[in-house]
Amino acid sequence: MEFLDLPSLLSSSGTVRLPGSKSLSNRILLLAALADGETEVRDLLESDDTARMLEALEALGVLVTRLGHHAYRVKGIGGEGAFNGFPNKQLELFLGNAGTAFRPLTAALALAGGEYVLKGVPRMHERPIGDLVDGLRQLGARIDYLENPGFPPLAIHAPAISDVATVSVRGDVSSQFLTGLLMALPLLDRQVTVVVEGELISKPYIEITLAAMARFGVTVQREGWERFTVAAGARYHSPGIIYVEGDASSASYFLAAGLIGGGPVRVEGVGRDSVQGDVAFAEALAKMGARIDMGDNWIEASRPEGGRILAVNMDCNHIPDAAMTLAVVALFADGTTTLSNIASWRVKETDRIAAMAIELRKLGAEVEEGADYLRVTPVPRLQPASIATYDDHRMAMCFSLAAFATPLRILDPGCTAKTFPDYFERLAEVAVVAPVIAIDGPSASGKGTVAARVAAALGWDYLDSGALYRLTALAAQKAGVAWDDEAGVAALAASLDVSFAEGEVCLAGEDVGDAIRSEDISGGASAVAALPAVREALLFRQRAFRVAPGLVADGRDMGSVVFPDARVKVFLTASAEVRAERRYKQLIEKGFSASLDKILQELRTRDERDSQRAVAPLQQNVDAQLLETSNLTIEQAVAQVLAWQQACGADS
Ligand SMILES: Nc1ncnc2c1ncn2[C@@H]1O[C@H](COP(=O)(O)OP(=O)(O)OP(=O)(O)O)[C@@H](O)[C@H]1O
Ligand SMILES: Nc1ccn([C@H]2C[C@H](O)[C@@H](COP(=O)(O)O)O2)c(=O)n1
Repeated sequence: MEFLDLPSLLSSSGTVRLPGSKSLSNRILLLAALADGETEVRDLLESDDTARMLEALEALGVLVTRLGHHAYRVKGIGGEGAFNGFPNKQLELFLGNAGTAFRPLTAALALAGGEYVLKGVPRMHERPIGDLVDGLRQLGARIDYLENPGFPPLAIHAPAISDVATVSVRGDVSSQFLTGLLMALPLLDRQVTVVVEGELISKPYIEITLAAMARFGVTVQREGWERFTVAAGARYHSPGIIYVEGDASSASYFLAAGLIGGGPVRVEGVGRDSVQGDVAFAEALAKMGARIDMGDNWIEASRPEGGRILAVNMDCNHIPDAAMTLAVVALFADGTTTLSNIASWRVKETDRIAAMAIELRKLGAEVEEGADYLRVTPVPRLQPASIATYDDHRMAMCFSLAAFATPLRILDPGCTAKTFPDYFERLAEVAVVAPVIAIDGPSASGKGTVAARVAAALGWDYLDSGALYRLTALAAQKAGVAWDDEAGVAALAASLDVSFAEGEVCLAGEDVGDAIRSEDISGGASAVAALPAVREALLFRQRAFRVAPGLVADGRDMGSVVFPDARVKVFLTASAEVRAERRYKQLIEKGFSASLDKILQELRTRDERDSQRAVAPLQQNVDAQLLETSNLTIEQAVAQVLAWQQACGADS
């Protein structure tokens, strides 16, 4: 599976231009298609969900022209006289996992006339749609469930429109049912009132629907949140040019980054004038300690000097999507945070309450999960983890914020394409990562000694990556697994129980600092290091050492593979004879017997294998500085690395 390793993030600041709002994009596309005249839609979100809507409209015979720079021209099918439906009247449509396409299209096609089959990905077929179908049937729609009653896929037939003036729809599962119904009602050309049964959830999304319909000339009469009336003669008219606001839910990740990482982080594309309810996320974040500034078209978040992140008890019914971000902010709070009234999470792209609980626990947090709430208690130190994303864009995006506390692996990061294809690139623009100095070089060159001293001088962490290969070789030997058994050794590497503390290197609790330095294990380490599956298994473990305030790492592929974005890369070497002598002295000082000739011969063999292997071979890369230490003291070598670090203009 694809993954993205996020290093520890130190701080945040900068500005992000938001992609267009998903909710607005898909509503506007459908309304433009149903309207009379041509509509130029600007700043449209380009993502999987909008691609599904665009494909569907084009398949239905709507003329859509791509103008470039997120602009599209849509030739509406509305006009004078009775609505005649879409040009193509018999079609099977695949709508992926796009709820904002599936629900409104179901309603529009059910009343438009024609024979349609609507399908999606397996998860879409688990997301309820029965309440919308029930509402539409009251109007005369003829819809069959092709698999399970109440769920897609659907077969839609030409309707036998009834003359009822009032229909009811449940509002307590998804607000998209009411949205779909309201958007389709102007196709009927008579007055219809929709009565909402149960407490309407996610009301701000209905505000978005009403605002979008109003831009296309249809005003819905609203009595509280219970009754909505579309008048006879209501018709969609193109507004000519329409701009899509930036996505307020996507803004939540950057605003949260502003609070957690200090900020200020500014998002452009939404602001005080936004029609999207998720701008209320900014208020929620303020309750957690953020300083929020807002303009007509921008919002900025930062953490006041010395400010803490505060735990909250919050009803999140009005911001269901953005509230996922709060669950991750809760990891940084000063106590237990409870997010309530979020039952709708269970029927989203995945069961988000369950998924959140599982993944937050992987980081070490204490989590209580209820039918409609989530309670998160943070721990002082989060642990590195591989975060599963459940094909849910918001899981990937909100969990990226945990990188302000620990290195992380995000599985299937491409799932953000649903709403924000270049999310991680934008995040990288406003987040400062923990710096790395990568020191690679051959055996016994002195890179470990130099790296450890540079780390101590800077107050950074130190990673001896060779020790991990040595520990793997020792673990294999102890377990009776041959060093050339790639799958067997890789499995051991993946679950290696090691700890490095106060100069001790422990394997399963036993100090093996000397054992892993024996010539036997040195040979074994070189052998297992040539196995691709072993290198893969140790990759995240090595990256997880990259924590604040910085890391000095030594090995063979620190600068080329493990930390390719390292700030300083050094290739530290010495002649084979000098290295053999250094190793010889080292062994004698530790009380081991040793032969200089044998050490030289073994060093050469190991150099040969480390530099000739297919994966991550030992070599000086073009972007690494050469540090030839044959005639340098340790102090001189350390001073040179520190000078290079300083020359980068870096003091942290
Ligand atoms: N510039 C130097 N001059 C003299 N001795 C050095 C110098 N650099 C390192 N040494 C000594 O060389 C020995 C080997 O160094 P070290 O263990 O750091 O090498 P290494 O490259 O990390 O080895 P390996 O990766 O094979 O474990 C140590 O005893 C160290 O003190
Ligand atoms: N990043 C690394 C680190 C080490 N190895 C291999 C090379 C050596 O043969 C063995 C032991 O390393 P050392 O302790 O001598 O630095 O592990 C590697 O391939 N990649």
